[in-house]
Amino acid sequence: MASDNPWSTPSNDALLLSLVAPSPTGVKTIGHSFHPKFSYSIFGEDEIIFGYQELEINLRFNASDMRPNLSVTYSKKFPAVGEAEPTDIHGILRELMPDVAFQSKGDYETAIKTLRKDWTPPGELAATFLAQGNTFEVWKGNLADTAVKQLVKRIQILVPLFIEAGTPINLDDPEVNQWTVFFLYQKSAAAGDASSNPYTFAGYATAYRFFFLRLPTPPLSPSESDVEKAVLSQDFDLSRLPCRTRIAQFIILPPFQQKGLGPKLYSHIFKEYINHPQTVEITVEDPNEAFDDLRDIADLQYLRQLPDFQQLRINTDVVIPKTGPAPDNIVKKAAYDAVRAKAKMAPRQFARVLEMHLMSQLADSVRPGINFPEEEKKVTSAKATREQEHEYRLWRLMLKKRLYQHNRDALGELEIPDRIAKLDETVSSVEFDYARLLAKAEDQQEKEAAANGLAANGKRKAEEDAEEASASKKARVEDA
Ligand SMILES: CC(=O)SCCNC(=O)CCNC(=O)[C@H](O)C(C)(C)COP(=O)(O)OP(=O)(O)OC[C@H]1O[C@@H](n2cnc3c(N)ncnc32)[C@H](O)[C@@H]1OP(=O)(O)O
Repeated sequence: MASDNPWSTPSNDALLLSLVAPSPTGVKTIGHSFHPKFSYSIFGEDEIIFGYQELEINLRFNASDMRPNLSVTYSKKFPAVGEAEPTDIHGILRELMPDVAFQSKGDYETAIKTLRKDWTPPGELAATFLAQGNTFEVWKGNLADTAVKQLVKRIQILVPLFIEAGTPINLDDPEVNQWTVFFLYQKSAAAGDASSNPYTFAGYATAYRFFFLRLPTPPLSPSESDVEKAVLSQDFDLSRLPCRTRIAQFIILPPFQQKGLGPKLYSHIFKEYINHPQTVEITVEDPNEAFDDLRDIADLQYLRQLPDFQQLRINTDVVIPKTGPAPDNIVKKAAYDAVRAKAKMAPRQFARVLEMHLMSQLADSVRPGINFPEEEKKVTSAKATREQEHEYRLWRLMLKKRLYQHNRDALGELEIPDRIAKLDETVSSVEFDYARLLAKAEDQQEKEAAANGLAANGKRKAEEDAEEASASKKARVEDA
């Protein structure tokens, strides 16, 4: 927020973050430096720092082990007069950062220069992938591991700086072992410069394990009652109980955003928990819009690969009744439940992604698009058949029924005609959103394919160019 007061500086402008690495002349910055998105939870609702002119708060992180270093510079400091005192920048940041961040510049540079050259991120290597010609690694560890905890302590100031309403984890919590952390690192090829470490931190995500409480439905199976007895006698490993895994904080650093790395990290974490026998459901804590998009598209791509999911169809034999409740077998329920359980998705998320997929399968003549209805008619010249219309009406009814159930309380406060109009309006806006997401998914696949030198259909680009060239040659021959 701009201010006319010469002693006030917007905190998001003053704070500058960078990744650095040791260099023969001191330290060098890797990539570009970046400002935070938010700082209200640190410097106050107005995001203003009072009491300095030409203020710069540089927060540098050693790109590999993320050792932080704070440096605050300014041309003038306001002399404290009564209650009007300059903001205590160090005091405030001490609450959020480890002591090591407040070392002198000299000590910091010596420390990062003497970091072991064979340093690797904490935890275990969980995945390696290529993106845009670079190698990335995902390292996974439990927060009870001291090396994992140390790294999280250094980086979790990023949470309030980049996630709205995000709060750092309480690292002194006795149940800290319920957290798993996934670190994303770019790994440079065998160091040309043998003095530097090949790892550059690109982002991280955390996941929390909740015990999955199932109502005891007697009689308990012998194994369940054994577990219960063992839990009561406290000699049972709690990590073996069924749980819900919730992705809580997810950050890709600005220099690494918009490269498809977020979706890759998310998909990796998702697959980890698909293969984790105790996890019954994978959820996300307070996702923002950008994360919702990322997750919808990644979940859609994941589900579309499952043969059982591909089998889920709109049952066009269903007759739409003139009155009474909407039918609940538009998609066969048993098959639906089985795929959802296998995909470990929360009910609403699974319903959304399936609706999106089924919408993409509708005929062009009825499928909602991202154009306004009038323009839509112009682009879809084919006239819909009765069957196509029927299938679309069933799809819309299924969506409407879920939205009604989800918003039952709010809709219940409206008169019936208003309720119908509101519900129709909501259905249309969800259709639009699905069309947007489907277009985005396609776009993302094309970008991904281009980055990998593949055409969107999975063929090597060179192969496709060759086919195109030979096809155009043939065309010329036929013309002659
Ligand atoms: C549970 C929670 O924590 S919610 C909070 C989520 N975290 C945050 O908001 C913190 C700050 N933001 C971030 O960390 C990141 O921006 C995230 C996690 C939201 C998204 O991660 P990213 O890696 O940037 O995702 P992605 O690369 O898909 O970026 C999205 C854009 O890049 C495009 N893109 C995707 N893949 C590629 C690619 N291979 N090449 C080029 N562009 C690509 C997408 O089409 C998309 O473009 P659009 O936004 O214009 O439609």
